[in-house]
Amino acid sequence: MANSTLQNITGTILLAGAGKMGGAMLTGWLAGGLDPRRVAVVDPHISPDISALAARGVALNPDVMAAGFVETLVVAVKPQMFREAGATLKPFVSDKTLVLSIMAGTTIAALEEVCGGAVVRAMPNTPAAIGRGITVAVAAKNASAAQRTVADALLRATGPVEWVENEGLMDAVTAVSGSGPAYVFLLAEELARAGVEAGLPEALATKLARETVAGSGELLHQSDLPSATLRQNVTSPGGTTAAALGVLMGEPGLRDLMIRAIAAATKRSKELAK
Ligand SMILES: NC(=O)C1=CN([C@@H]2O[C@H](COP(=O)(O)OP(=O)(O)OC[C@H]3O[C@@H](n4cnc5c(N)ncnc54)[C@H](OP(=O)(O)O)[C@@H]3O)[C@@H](O)[C@H]2O)C=CC1
Ligand SMILES: O=C(O)[C@@H]1CCC=N1
Repeated sequence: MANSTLQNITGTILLAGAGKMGGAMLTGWLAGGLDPRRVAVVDPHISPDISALAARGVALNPDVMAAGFVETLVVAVKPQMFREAGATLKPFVSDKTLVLSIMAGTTIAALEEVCGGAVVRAMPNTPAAIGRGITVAVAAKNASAAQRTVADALLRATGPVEWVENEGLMDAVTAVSGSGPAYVFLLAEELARAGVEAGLPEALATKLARETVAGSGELLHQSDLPSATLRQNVTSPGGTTAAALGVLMGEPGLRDLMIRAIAAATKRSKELAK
């Protein structure tokens, strides 16, 4: 869907790292009406999908001297690569550059130290690829209202954006929504595996699990009811669902596992900051 703020963005947007997440965001920007001639991509291994965008005007691996300062730098390399990549990105950054990072763990302070500019730290997730992501963002104090608006438009092209004031929340955000799609996909895998264990042919079990997860996600998306009510609507008293939930909601159950999983991801996000 066309996004008027995206269409009104002026200046160059340099995307550093056009992998799974950076590539999904670029797709969202172009779908939202961002002029492809405003975008340059730096990535040592440009995928065929991104290469194809050159025909629409996206600049690929532009010469640093020729490109000069950019208005917006989007950093989507792995956190472990950031210090090395940052040195090559710094020539693009002036005091007036918006530096929008989606890297897990990497703090505003680290971004300011390595790149400079006015930093917005964000955490999207991969449903962004179909415009159904959710992003949380936090801005550094020196990011202007106009820069926050540009960051919001770039992030909102892939789904809703929640702004927070407290950067300390970003590790838990990363654990819940950044990594969250992986937990849901694992649920689909394990539901299928359990179906095979219960006697279903593998292809049927895989289809049933996939459609059940996707359909339940869509119901959750479209319904105003709380998740717990949607769950209760499936659960007939004394029926099959109650029998399964007795296991999943038992002690230990999914609650304990999820608390441990989110704690592990939060801890890892903090470690990536070091
Ligand atoms: N995947 C996800 O679900 C999410 C990821 N993120 C964050 O997004 C970032 C990217 O993750 P993801 O897309 O999964 O990773 P990918 O590995 O798919 O993408 C990273 C890309 O950056 C490239 N790259 C490496 N070094 C440089 C450099 N010096 N300059 C420019 N590009 C470089 C990589 O090339 P090469 O492969 O050759 O190294 C790769 O193409 C991470 O910081 C991650 O924390 C945030 C939210 C969700
Ligand atoms: O696994 C990771 O570190 C990244 C950040 C959130 C999702 N993927």
